[in-house]
Amino acid sequence: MAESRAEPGSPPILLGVSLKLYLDVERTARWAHDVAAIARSHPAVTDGSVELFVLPSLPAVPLVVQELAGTPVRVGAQDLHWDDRGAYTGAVSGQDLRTVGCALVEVGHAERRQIFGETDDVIGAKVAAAFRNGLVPVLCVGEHEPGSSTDAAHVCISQIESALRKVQIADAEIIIAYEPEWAIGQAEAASADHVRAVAATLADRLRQDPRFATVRVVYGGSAQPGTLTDLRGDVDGLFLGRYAHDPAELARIIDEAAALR
Ligand SMILES: O=C[C@H](O)COP(=O)(O)O
Repeated sequence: MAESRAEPGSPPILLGVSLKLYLDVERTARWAHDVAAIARSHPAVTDGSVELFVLPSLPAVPLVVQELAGTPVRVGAQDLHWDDRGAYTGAVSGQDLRTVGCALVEVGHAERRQIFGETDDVIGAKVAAAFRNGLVPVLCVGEHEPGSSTDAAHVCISQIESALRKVQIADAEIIIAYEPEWAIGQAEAASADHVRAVAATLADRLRQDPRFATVRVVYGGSAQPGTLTDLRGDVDGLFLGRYAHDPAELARIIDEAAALR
């Protein structure tokens, strides 16, 4: 299984990729093969200063785990069910995700909230299921409409408090993906000033709680080459979508992250 190589006291820049439902299994396997080659050869990845995780569609998870074996890249899933077993046709157990090699699981993406009607209660139960199964939650939060960074942070903090209210684990690893809904699937990311202000407020709020002292906040929403540089290191990393479909673009973003360290 892949393992993280982050050095204590020197936090890596975290780059996550969700493939959503964009790539079929065959193309996902080729993509993972290329990403594995990058991960094995890029000094910033091999020395742990840039940390990668990838979230393929569910049927591709075992192939991606296989492709990335022996690299530091962690693999996860895009969703899980709140119970591990039972009469839940079509649902996916966190226990099974762990068994097939997942280290993380995404919870609460805007598309899950909007298209699949997931409520804050459902998201909270899924975060609990992630922790119960030793999966690092990648908790997605974000405001619906463009507006002030103060209002956006308020919405996100409410989503975070609801999602984490049942978590009892001290110093748990958790990744918050700040994704303004209006910036997802666009040509450009949200403005750096907006993201910086919201991410700083979220990090401050979370670090007041000893349970979440090591939380990391990454930005997602049309993130692409240039976004991390624009943010000048004021987030812990990026959560990438379409702009990581080309492994060469992902390599460019890793180069940027390495230059910021
Ligand atoms: O999960 C990833 C985010 O929703 C960003 O996707 P995007 O970069 O394709 O907008």
